[in-house]
Amino acid sequence: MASKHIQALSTQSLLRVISRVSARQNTAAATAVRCIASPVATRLHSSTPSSSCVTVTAREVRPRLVQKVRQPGRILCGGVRWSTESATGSKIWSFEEVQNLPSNVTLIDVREPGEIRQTGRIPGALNIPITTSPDSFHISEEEFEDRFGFARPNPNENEEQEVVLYCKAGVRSRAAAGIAREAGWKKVGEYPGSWVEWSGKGGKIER
Ligand SMILES: O=S(=O)([O-])[S-]
Repeated sequence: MASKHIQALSTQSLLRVISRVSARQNTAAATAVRCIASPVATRLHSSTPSSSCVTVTAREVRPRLVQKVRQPGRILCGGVRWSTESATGSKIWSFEEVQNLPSNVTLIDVREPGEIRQTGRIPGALNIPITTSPDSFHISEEEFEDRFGFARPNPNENEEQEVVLYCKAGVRSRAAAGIAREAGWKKVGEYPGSWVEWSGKGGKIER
């Protein structure tokens, strides 16, 4: 009963955010919301997520995401770059830097598995789909491994370790970086050029 109550509230507030942003904001912002928030809202409607999942998605992530997409010119979906500095404080990685990743850096693709099946991925990237599994950075290590079949990278384990997140055009990876930081991860980086830039510039593809 309690979780149904939380789910209903969260879904409603999330949908309110979506409709407000979609109605008032420019195309880029609306696109950003469509990229992340709408699929999550659908998921909240169709399943009973854990309470941590609801807390992360509806009450923390979405409002922050919306604040970010409201900053004109900072987030543009569909291949346009954002400004050099990440609002989350992430280290920003360029195409050339991702091509020559040091061995202490783990690359994480936060797109959905279906997208990756269609396009391939940057060689060596792990997949943590942030839209359908926004709680991935908060669940236990055991649950994570059961869900994804590999151990969750832990950039806090040693000082040298870093992660770099990417998606299609940099929107979801920014949201994911914020979630990871909230979960206590340090040394979180983003590749805002993401798949659009990687494939556009002829980066190597792993299928
Ligand atoms: O969210 S997105 O930049 O991958 S379209």
